[in-house]
Amino acid sequence: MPSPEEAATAPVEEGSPDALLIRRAMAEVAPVADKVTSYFYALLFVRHPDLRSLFPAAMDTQRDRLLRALLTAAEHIDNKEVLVDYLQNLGRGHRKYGTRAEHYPAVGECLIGALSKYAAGVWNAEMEAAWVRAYTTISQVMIDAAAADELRAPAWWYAEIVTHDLRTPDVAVVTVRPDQPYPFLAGQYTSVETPWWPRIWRHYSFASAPRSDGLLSFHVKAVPAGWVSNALVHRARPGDIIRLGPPAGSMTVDHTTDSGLLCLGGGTGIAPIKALVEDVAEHGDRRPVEVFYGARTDHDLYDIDTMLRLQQSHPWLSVRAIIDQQANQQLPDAIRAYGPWNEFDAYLSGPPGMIRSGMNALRDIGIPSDRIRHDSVEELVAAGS
Ligand SMILES: NC(=O)C1=CN([C@@H]2O[C@H](COP(=O)(O)OP(=O)(O)OC[C@H]3O[C@@H](n4cnc5c(N)ncnc54)[C@H](O)[C@@H]3O)[C@@H](O)[C@H]2O)C=CC1
Repeated sequence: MPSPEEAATAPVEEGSPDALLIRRAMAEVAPVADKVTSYFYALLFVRHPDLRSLFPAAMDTQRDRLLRALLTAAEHIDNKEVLVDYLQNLGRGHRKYGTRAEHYPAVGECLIGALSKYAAGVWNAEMEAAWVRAYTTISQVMIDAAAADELRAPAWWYAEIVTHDLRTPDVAVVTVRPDQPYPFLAGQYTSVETPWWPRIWRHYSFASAPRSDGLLSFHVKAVPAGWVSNALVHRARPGDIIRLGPPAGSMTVDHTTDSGLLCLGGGTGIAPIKALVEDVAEHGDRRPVEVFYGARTDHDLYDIDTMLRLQQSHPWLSVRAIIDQQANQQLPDAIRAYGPWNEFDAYLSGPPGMIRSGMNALRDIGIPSDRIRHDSVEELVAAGS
């Protein structure tokens, strides 16, 4: 028990008793996160060898994605609204891996096995009960979301590459035809698996609003050590078949308002911005849309012609290219010179560093955070490769 003086000065930890116990265990394992991860997967595959085939052959790049997602969820156990959304997506997204309801207890048992070993210093029956309760809630939301999704959508889609357009030595625009209708909203993303790296999935934003011919397109940049992106840029050809997971993401246009859209697209981050512009055009909203398209050099502005063509057809659209080398500044700094932006909703798409500094720049110029949309930075870190 802290003394009254200690209690008065110690920072008050907020949260339910379970959340506090969960966070205490997480703090304990944080310095040895790598070991927890290795041990968790070792336990899972030794105790349940049948689950091994649901994961990629080489586990190095994404081995901690499942564990990280579960820990993120546990950490936010008190924030029911955000948590349920996140977990429903996660549950739906797990259908493409072949995950079934009966797999969840095995994962839970190994999660608790790994945590109790590495948080041994603070672990007790009460803490274990808190984790069991949290995991039960988490897995039930995921299982229910997957079951509901099963009634209305396939676990994955096959899609044939119909065009492959190499725009720069390392950026390709890839257009695919899904084998079944693929409903999504402009601004969303999906996960892609190539035939060359089975069970390795990467996220890519749709580069067009839904089209009447049902085709989907993606802008892919081959990044160092990026297996999926290198395969899509340098190996994929028309006729190849890839797999797509379900659509996800909330960087979509709110058609119930007529506020302007301030859009920042960095590098291939221009892809969903182009989709948003097409979406506004289709709705005939005629609301102002101001696009800032950032690139390192003018050679990297691989989609500027498309964007300028859109600008020519739509008087409400303005497109500005910001080239780091010429402007001597990065994309988020450029918006400060324009505006005012108080009647605008902001959309950020690009590398994680750009999203972070973009958020700061937008807040500085007075756009409240609930009017700023972007994909989750954690997802993006895993997305590019
Ligand atoms: N939905 C989304 O948010 C999407 C995100 N992406 C991500 O966008 C990235 C694109 O990569 P590249 O084309 O190589 O872009 P890049 O690294 O060449 O950057 C493009 C531009 O973004 C700005 N920028 C980059 N880092 C910044 C930082 N730390 N602070 C401020 N501004 C910064 C600069 O103006 C730069 O020219 C990938 O990481 C990809 O995963 C791609 C598509 C969609």
